[in-house]
Amino acid sequence: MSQQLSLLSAHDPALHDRQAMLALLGSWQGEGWLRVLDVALARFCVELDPHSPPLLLLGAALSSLQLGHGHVCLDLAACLAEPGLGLSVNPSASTLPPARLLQQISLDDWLSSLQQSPLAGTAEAGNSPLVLDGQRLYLRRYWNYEQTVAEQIAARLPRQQALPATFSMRLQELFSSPPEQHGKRLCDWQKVACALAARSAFSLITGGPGTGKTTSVVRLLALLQEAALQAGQPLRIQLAAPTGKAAARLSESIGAQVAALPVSEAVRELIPRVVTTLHRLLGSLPDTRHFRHHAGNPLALDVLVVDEASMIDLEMMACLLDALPATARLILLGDKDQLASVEAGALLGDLCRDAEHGYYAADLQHWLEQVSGERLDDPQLRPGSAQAQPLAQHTLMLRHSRRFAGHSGIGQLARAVNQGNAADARQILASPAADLQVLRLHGSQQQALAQLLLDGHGAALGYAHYLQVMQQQRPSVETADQPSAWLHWARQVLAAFEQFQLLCALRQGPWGVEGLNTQIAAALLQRGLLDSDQGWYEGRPVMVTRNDYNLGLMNGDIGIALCMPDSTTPSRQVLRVVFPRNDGQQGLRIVLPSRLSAVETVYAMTVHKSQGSEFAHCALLLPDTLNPVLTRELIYTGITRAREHFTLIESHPAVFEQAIQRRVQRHSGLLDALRQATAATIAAG
Ligand SMILES: Nc1ncnc2c1ncn2[C@@H]1O[C@H](COP(=O)(O)OP(=O)(O)OP(=O)(O)O)[C@@H](O)[C@H]1O
Repeated sequence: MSQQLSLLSAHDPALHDRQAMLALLGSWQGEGWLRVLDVALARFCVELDPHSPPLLLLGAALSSLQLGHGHVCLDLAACLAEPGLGLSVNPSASTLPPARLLQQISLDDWLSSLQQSPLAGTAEAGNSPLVLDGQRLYLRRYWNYEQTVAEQIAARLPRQQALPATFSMRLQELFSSPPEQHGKRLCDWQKVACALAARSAFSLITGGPGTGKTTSVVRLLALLQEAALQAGQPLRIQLAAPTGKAAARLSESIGAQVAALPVSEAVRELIPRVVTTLHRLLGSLPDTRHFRHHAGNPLALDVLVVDEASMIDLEMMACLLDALPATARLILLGDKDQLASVEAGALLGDLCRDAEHGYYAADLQHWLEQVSGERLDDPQLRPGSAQAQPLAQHTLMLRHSRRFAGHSGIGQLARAVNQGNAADARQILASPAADLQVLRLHGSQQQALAQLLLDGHGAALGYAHYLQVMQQQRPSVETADQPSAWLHWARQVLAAFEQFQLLCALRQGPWGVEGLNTQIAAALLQRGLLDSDQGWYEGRPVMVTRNDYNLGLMNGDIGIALCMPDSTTPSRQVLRVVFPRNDGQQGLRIVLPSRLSAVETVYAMTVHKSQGSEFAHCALLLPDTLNPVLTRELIYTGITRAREHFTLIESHPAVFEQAIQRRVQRHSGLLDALRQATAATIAAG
């Protein structure tokens, strides 16, 4: 710290001398403000151009840092205006070292330093490592991704799709039970979504949990396939999700919905029930960032539906759009209010920015009302136009949850949190609701916490449940040569484990995943539900942390270690880790523990990792002090993972309220790029 202060106090030589800037960046790395990677990029810039101005080096290091925080670029103006927010560091840290340097830099000076350097090329020119686009500084690769996404979406927006003459009639038939509240008929937004998506080559359907995203899209696919089949040209449809877990969940719900569709068997047969992961769809190539499918080898499909789109990062979206044939439709489903992807970008949030207010052009609104027979008179809607809000004409927000209707505590709590209404959220938690519970820890109340985590409360289960299923339903030794009995048991244990999940905001510290995992395993051991809590033991639940293509396991897949008969010598019991295959057919993958190199115990899971999953009972544990990761989106995502019961565990009540007031902010230029790309598409006719 003292070295760093001296560097700054001597009239900031870092601002005029590149070696001093490198030394300063090095000291920030020492302080933990920058990563090795960030400083290495600044050094690389000096290697490429020994005359690099100090402000370019600063820009390079901070652009790289921003990527680590999920931003696509460094927004120079935002960073200078409010270094704490602009750089995503803890706003309560008043002694932010970069702030003292940044307050001595003017935006004009920074821009002119960057403009003079060959390393920060303008948008179109060359292959410089950095791109300066207006007041945003990018690493070129990410600027390229953003441009690809913007151009590909802009190219699809004007392509209106022809609809069969019977479309409106079939729509009424498929959506025959509109939502109601207190006996009053509500607008059937699902029907409107279906109409909007049917006429577009690109559409976005957003909505909270249980608002009917899947239902709408299954019915849409039925209508499209029915018409295509009548025309003698069935559509090649694919369904995908960003993670194996999300794909498995969607496969399950789509399977049931397709089976119930009031359409002919021939149409039903041509609607896929298995959802694949985006990595599998694109064909991951091990150890590279590249995929088998790309612009030169596009996917063979006519319609692609991607669910849980909030989890798609910018790079994946660029690769996906690149591989999508120009003629194919793309329908993105997701909840815009959930946490953004772990990697850089906040695509769904960015793309759905206008969703609440609709901003439909008058002629589109008229068409939607005519075709759907619904009146779009929601007070939140605002008039718009295709010129001013081109993307809004392809976006629809579903507004009524079928799962969390009226009196549901989880639904009300999620809504209050989403609206940033902390007082209401607290009141909802305080009022008696069968599906909500608060556990307030005073000091170290290990016993109350352990009891909740092991036994749950009332009908809400805890972790003891899956271990009881494991012990009580284990097949007898006489069935050692009957694999089906053991596979059935393994499926039951996996299903029982999904009944409850503890979510943490943090990874480290006493309130983090790592500490809680140790504590829970110890408590289960003490209760006699486990034989060991060290190394590999029967009952250990693990999550895969890195894709393993050889084993067919993807990051986020969850398995449980179980003693099973050895396949070659059934009389011998061996420890294996059993994973669901996520193939929609209840298949299992059985793996030797020693082959799993990247797994971690998963009694506790971060909220980030829980995206795309749902649990009957979900408990969210908040730390006792505010932390940069604690935001409204994190709390909302945690609450909406719960299907039937939600428990909030807190040791300092104000943290919940404070977190709700803070939003995830991710800098990107996607909407500007989209605006430019749309204007260019229109100009090109
Ligand atoms: N129009 C409808 N008529 C009858 N039931 C419906 C309708 N829409 C949705 N549901 C039911 O509500 C539940 C949630 O619907 P769905 O799974 O389509 O919502 P979702 O938005 O995709 O949910 P998730 O948040 O899990 O992704 C399901 O049980 C579904 O069968």
